[in-house]
Amino acid sequence: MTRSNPPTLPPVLWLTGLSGAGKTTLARAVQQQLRARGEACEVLDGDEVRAEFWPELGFSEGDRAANIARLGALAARFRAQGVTVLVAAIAPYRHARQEVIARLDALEVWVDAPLDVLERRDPKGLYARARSGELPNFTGVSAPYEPPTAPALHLQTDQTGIEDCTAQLLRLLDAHT
Ligand SMILES: Nc1ncnc2c1ncn2[C@@H]1O[C@H](COP(=O)(O)OS(=O)(=O)O)[C@@H](OP(=O)(O)O)[C@H]1O
Ligand SMILES: Nc1ncnc2c1ncn2[C@@H]1O[C@H](COP(=O)(O)OP(=O)(O)O)[C@@H](O)[C@H]1O
Repeated sequence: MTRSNPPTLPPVLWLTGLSGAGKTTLARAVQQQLRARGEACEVLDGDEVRAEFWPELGFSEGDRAANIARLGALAARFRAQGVTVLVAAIAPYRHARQEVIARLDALEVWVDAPLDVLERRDPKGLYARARSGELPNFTGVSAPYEPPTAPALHLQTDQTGIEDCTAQLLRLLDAHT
C-alpha cells in the first residue's frame, strides 16, 4: 500500500512589537498581496480580535498571556484549513511569546521602531493617553516589552519603508511555503 505524504501546513507569522510600530499596516499589506495571488490569508490583529471575541481581557500580564494563547489557538485552526496566518499582537513577555511561537512553529517577526518615533507617530493617540496616566500598563511606557532575541526577521520601520518591509515579509513567507 502506498501512503501519501501529509499535506504541508502553511506558515504562521507572528508580528510582535510596540504599539504603532507597524504590525497591522504590514500584516494587511502582505494579506492584500497574497490574496491578489489567489492565496488564502487571515490576519489576526490583537486589537481587533480582543474587541470582537474577548473584550473582557485587559492588559495585565495574565490577561495578555490568555489573549496570546487564544490568538495562537485561532491561528492553528486557520492554518489547519490551509490558510496562511499573520498574527499582529504585541505579545510583550518573552516567555509567553516563545511558548506560543514554539507550539505553532511560527516565524517570529520583530516590527521595531524607537519609542520616540512611535510617540511622534501615535496614530491612535494612545501614547499621549498613557503619558497622562489615563491608560495604565501601557507597553513601552508603563509596562515592559521584552524584544525577541533571535527573530526570523527584524524590521526597523523607521528606516525601511512599508513597501520594502512588505517585500521582505513576502520573501520570508515564500521561503517557508
Ligand atoms: N495598556 C496597553 N498596552 C498596550 N496596548 C494597549 C493597551 N491598552 C490598549 N491597547 C491597545 O491594544 C492593542 C494591543 O493588543 P494586543 O492584543 O496586541 O496586546 S498583547 O499582545 O495582549 O500585549 C494595541 O494595539 P496596537 O496599537 O495595534 O499594537 C493598542 O491599540
Ligand atoms: N515601514 C513602515 N511599516 C509600517 N508602518 C509604517 C512604516 N513607516 C511608517 N509607518 C506608519 O506607522 C503607523 C503604524 O501603525 P500600525 O500599523 O497601526 O501599528 P501597530 O499595528 O504596530 O500598532 C502607520 O501610521 C503607518 O503608516
